[in-house]
Amino acid sequence: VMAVPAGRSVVFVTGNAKKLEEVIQILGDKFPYKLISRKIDLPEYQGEPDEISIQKCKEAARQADGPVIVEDTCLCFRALEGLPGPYIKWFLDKLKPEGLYKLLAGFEDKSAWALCTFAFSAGKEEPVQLFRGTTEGLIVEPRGPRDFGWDPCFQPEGYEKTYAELPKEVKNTISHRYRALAAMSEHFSKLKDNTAERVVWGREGVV
Ligand SMILES: O=c1nc[nH]c2c1ncn2[C@H]1C[C@H](O)[C@@H](COP(=O)(O)OP(=O)(O)OP(=O)(O)O)O1
Ligand SMILES: [Mg+2]
Repeated sequence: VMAVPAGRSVVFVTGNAKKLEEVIQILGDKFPYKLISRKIDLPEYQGEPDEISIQKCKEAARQADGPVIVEDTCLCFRALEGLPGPYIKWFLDKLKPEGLYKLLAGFEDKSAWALCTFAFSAGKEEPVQLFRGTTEGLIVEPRGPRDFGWDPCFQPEGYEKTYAELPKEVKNTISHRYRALAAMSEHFSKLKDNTAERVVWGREGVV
């Protein structure tokens, strides 16, 4: 049921170029289907992370009319019972990494977890399958380059540097996104026989 029809590629739908960059770096050729990226700004749904990823994936499958993958990322503060969670995009937009740090000023507990959920569907009438990855950390005063979201204020557990300060190769072996992709790759590798095509990345339908 969850397999990709022979000869079809999978479209990774995202509006976020930095996300796509990391997915390409992490997956390399470790994914048994041909992947193509498509830039579509999907709606920001509300609700629990699983439900949001399912809705997002169904909408992507409808628009792409074929096999799709989407990803949704949450940043969850323990002191705030998991908020901002899936609403982190709007919090980051308005508050910037400084404001996210200040949000916890009244709390001793600065711990947080980053949650990444990949959602796959083989087509618009097909079910959605989820693959999750979590990385624990602390919300700190922002440090490091500002080129990707809330990276400057998230310090993963066991490290003295923020995601933004860590070399990309390090972030990409411990991150929420890495862990979710590992789960997804493992699943598809089991499904596919060893005649699997190698991954070829293309953009906007061009391979
Ligand atoms: O590893 C990350 N390190 C730092 N920041 C990150 C990361 N991953 C996502 N982010 C940001 C982007 C967006 O502000 C929010 C998630 O929202 P989210 O809806 O998943 O992303 P998005 O709307 O930018 O792209 P998409 O078109 O795939 O939904 O956290
Ligand atoms: Mg989004």
